[in-house]
Amino acid sequence: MEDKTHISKTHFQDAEEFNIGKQAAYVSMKGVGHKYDLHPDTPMVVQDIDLDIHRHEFVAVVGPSGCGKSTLLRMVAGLLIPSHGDVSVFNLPVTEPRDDVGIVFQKANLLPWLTVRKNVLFPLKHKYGRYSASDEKRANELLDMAGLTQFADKMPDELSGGMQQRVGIIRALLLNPDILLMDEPFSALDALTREQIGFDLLDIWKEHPKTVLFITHSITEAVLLADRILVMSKRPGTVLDLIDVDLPRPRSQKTINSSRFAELTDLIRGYIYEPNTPA
Ligand SMILES: Nc1ncnc2c1ncn2[C@@H]1O[C@H](COP(=O)(O)OP(=O)(O)OP(=O)(O)O)[C@@H](O)[C@H]1O
Repeated sequence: MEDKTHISKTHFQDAEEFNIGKQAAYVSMKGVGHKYDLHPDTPMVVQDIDLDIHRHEFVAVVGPSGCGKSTLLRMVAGLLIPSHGDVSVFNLPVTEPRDDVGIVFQKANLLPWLTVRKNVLFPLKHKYGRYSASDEKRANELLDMAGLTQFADKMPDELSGGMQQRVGIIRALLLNPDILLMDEPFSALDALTREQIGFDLLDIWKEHPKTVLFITHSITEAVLLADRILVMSKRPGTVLDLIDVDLPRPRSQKTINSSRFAELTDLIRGYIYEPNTPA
C-alpha cells in the first residue's frame, strides 16, 4: 500500500513552495486560445484570454452559451491542452490533471451504491487505498458544515438534488485542493436551492479558503459569490471585461438587495445582451 503522507507531500509541494511567492498567480492564462479541430477553416472557440487568479481569490466566468467557459475550465484542469497560449498552475505548465486541483461539475455523479459519507471519502480510498480516522473526522466536519450530518449514512438517491451537489463539493474539498474548479455546479437546481447553496459555499470557502474558478450562466450568482468576474463575448470567446466585485463580505440577502449589486448585474447584463461581437 502506498504511503499517503509521502504522496500528499509530493503532490502538494508545488503549492507549498509556491506560497513563498504570495503575489504570484495560482492560475495563469496567457494568450490562451483553442480550437477543437485544427483545420485552418475551423473558427476558434476561445481566443486571446489573459487571466491571473491569485491565492484564495474567487473568480467567476460568465458569458453566452457556447462562448467557451467550460473549455477554459477544462484547460486549467489539465483535461484539455490549449491549441494556443499558455495555461499554468503554480507557475508550472498544465499538462495533466493535478491532485491539488479539485473539480466540481454540474452533476454530483455520486456512486449510488455507497453512503453519503463513503462517497465523500471515496477519492481518498481510490487514490491511497485507505483513509484515516482523521480523514473521516474531517469528512464528518464538512458534512456537518453543509447541514448533512443526518444524511451521512443515507444513500445518494435518498437526497435532494441540492444535497447531492453539496456532497459533491465536500468530496472535492476533502482532498484539500489548493484550487477548486467549479463548472456550473448549481445549474441543475431550482432558484431557491441555488441561492441557498451559494451562501453555503461562501460559508465553506470562508472556513476553508481556496482559489476558485467558477463557471456560471447566472449573473446574480457570479456577483454574489465572486471577487472578480471575467465576462466573455460570444464565440469566439474573448475577454470583454474583468470586473472587480467591490461588495463587502460576508455577503447576504442584504447584499443582493443593495444598489451596488443591481449596478454590477446591470453592467454584466449590458455586456452579455448587447451585440458586442459579430455573429
Ligand atoms: N470536445 C469538443 N469537440 C468539439 N467541439 C467542442 C467540444 N467541446 C465543446 N465544443 C464546442 O466548443 C464551444 C464552446 O463549448 P463550451 O462548452 O466550452 O462553452 P460554454 O460557454 O461552457 O457553453 P455553455 O454555457 O452552453 O455550457 C461550443 O460550440 C461547443 O460545441
